[in-house]
Amino acid sequence: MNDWLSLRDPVRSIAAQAGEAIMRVYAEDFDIMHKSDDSPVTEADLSAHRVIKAGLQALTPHLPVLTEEGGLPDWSVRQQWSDYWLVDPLDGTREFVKRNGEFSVNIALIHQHQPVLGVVYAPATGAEFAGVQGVGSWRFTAQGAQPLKVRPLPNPTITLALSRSHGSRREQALIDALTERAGEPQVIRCGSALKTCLVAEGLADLYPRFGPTSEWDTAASQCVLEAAGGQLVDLNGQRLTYNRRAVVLNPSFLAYGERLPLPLAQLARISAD
Ligand SMILES: Nc1ncnc2c1ncn2[C@@H]1O[C@H](COP(=O)(O)O)[C@@H](OP(=O)(O)O)[C@H]1O
Ligand SMILES: [Mg+2]
Repeated sequence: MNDWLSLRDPVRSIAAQAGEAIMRVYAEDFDIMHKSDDSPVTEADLSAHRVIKAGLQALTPHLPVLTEEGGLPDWSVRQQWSDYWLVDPLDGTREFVKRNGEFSVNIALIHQHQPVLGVVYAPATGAEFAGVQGVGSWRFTAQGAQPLKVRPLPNPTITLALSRSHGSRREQALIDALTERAGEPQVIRCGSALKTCLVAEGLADLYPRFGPTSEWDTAASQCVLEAAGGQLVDLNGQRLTYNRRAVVLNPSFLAYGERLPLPLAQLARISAD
């Protein structure tokens, strides 16, 4: 029997501490730096990284911690890992910079290439989610832990969750195809892994991502979604897995609830166009 559930609340507490560090920066003026790939980074990303790395190392000293801001250990080292923490200290940095609240702390435990524990916490709004493989998925509110379950696909209206800052022209092709089949979909634009959590809590049906993301962007929310009955798959229908290759980029993917609203082959064609 694994011990993943016993790690859930300690990890929530580490995410909360990272959220406090982020919100201290959010409350003040902050500098925006740019990484080699030109993506923005702020003191909030870096201080959340430090809090999470120290917290996870104290919690499980034997497990490696891979965070977006911590540098990538050589593949010869990473490929030895069967269990490790995979962390995006501040997912949605562009939204943080725009001060629209749509950013999250993402912490996942990977076991044999699969996310088995995930915590996603949005410190600006207090939205907090966790999932444990084989156990369940929850949203935490003042009323306590509410179990999450994806919703049956509504007919005719479908709700899409889409990136606010990394849109793709393929999204419009998808909207057109859905409109033809089932009527015009509703669209919720939102930053960060919170989109996948919208599917997990039954407020959206599909989050299509036509374009690259990194493994730390998806792992925690994938666990929340899968434990709520949903799936996160590539355009071949294969579940996303982790630490299989030196490169940490994900393929395009579909995060969905009960089922896909269009055939996979049609979605793959839209993605390839
Ligand atoms: N070209 C690209 N390559 C890799 N990751 C990308 C990317 N464009 C966007 N992303 C990822 O998408 C995340 C933001 O997604 P969204 O637009 O849904 O909020 C970013 O997270 P960070 O903000 O942590 O850098 C970044 O990791
Ligand atoms: Mg990210």
